[in-house]
Amino acid sequence: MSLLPVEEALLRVVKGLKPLSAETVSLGHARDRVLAEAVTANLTQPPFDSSAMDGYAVRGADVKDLPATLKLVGQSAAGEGYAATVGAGQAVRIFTGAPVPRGADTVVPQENVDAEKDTARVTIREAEPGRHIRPHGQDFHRGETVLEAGALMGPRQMMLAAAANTTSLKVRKKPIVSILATGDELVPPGFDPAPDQIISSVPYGLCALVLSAGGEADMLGIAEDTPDSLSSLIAAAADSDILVTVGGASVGDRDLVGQVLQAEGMTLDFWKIAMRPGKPLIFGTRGKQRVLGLPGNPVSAMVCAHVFLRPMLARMLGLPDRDAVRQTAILAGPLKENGPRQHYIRATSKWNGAGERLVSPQTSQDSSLMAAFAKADCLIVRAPEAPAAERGETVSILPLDL
Ligand SMILES: Nc1nc2c(c(=O)[nH]1)N[C@H]1C(S)=C(S)[C@@H](COP(=O)(O)OP(=O)(O)OC[C@H]3O[C@@H](n4cnc5c(N)ncnc54)[C@H](O)[C@@H]3O)O[C@H]1N2
Ligand code: MOO
Repeated sequence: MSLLPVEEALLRVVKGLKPLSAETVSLGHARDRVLAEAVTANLTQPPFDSSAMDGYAVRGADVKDLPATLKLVGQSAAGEGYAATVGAGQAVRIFTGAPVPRGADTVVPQENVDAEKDTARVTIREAEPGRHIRPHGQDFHRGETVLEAGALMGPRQMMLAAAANTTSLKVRKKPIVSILATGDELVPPGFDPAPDQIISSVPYGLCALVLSAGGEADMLGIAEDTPDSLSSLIAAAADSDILVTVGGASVGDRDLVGQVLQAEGMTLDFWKIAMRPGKPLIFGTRGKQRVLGLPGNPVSAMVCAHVFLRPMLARMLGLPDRDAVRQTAILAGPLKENGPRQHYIRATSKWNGAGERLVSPQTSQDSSLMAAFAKADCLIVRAPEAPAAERGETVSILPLDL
């Protein structure tokens, strides 16, 4: 039986997903949110012609012939301008960011001036009139769209929204992702595990991934490998946008997750795909909810989350899918020919003097190895049946750091 290709699975997983509705947040809470509505400037920036230098505001005509000795008549500081008009033969001491007084059309940097108590002697011509003045509105004008709907509010966008004197913004609601670990062997971090128990680590990785991709995580805890335990926790996630389960996806006697999800109303779309790691991935829908049943091996679960969950969240936020733009790197070591499943090979990167990314596959690709996975910074994406590749060849990669 040939397995579903990853590209086809990805199309099915994001099919029909639309940006969520909007909510209003204060500027202080807008960081990393996605704009649902454009931001319009509430004022003009700069609000006046502003000096770009510490120096002297003069009339250009007065400094045509040098040296020129001008009468120092006052000062314009940021926050406290010079109220009068600069007349012929006059200069006003001015500081960076201060309003250029009426009458002046040029700022001469102080390095070019010998100043006495009452005079400013301009000795060096720097440039034509108008120099070192930032005109009113040079950055943006009141009423102008400064940020488009769909923009991600990173540091630069936060600064601009603040500069535009915005106090609240309409942003996309965060997709809520419920995360359910499954397995009788699991105990939460902080417990002293019995000899046959292990710590449930995957939900912590998934939670971090969800948060950094702009979602909200709802940690449901650990379900035992019984239909009752699974059912009750799956039912608790009824209102979330996405339900993610971890483990119990394979073919073992205790791998009940797929069955119980269906009993709880999930319509199965696919189970098992041509992917390595991650073959036993389950996907289905439950009303408006999307359900991802991730394999339990920690690396498999996280690789599936990078490949499928991130694009789902991007769709729900109205963001472009960053991973759709394939990045490439240069192989620092050889790779064997690939088998029938798309292989996501954990790798570490170095950059050479030319700025090229050189990627070294890790020695062991076992999907249980969390320590090695934490050292990897990208996945080399190998198409099914790709031929052996030599050092120096260009390969597709999926960066792991968000
Ligand atoms: N006969 C076959 N056996 C297996 C197959 C197969 O096709 N035929 N597939 C293998 C592959 S590939 C994977 S991946 C695993 C996935 O199995 P499950 O999804 O059923 O996962 P579990 O058996 O529940 O767990 C696997 C492994 O991961 C550990 N685990 C589970 N949950 C967590 C957690 N929350 N935190 C940390 N570690 C977790 C679990 O203890 C197991 O060690 O199946 C293969 N077998
Ligand atoms: O495909 Mo499993 O997900 O290799 O470990």
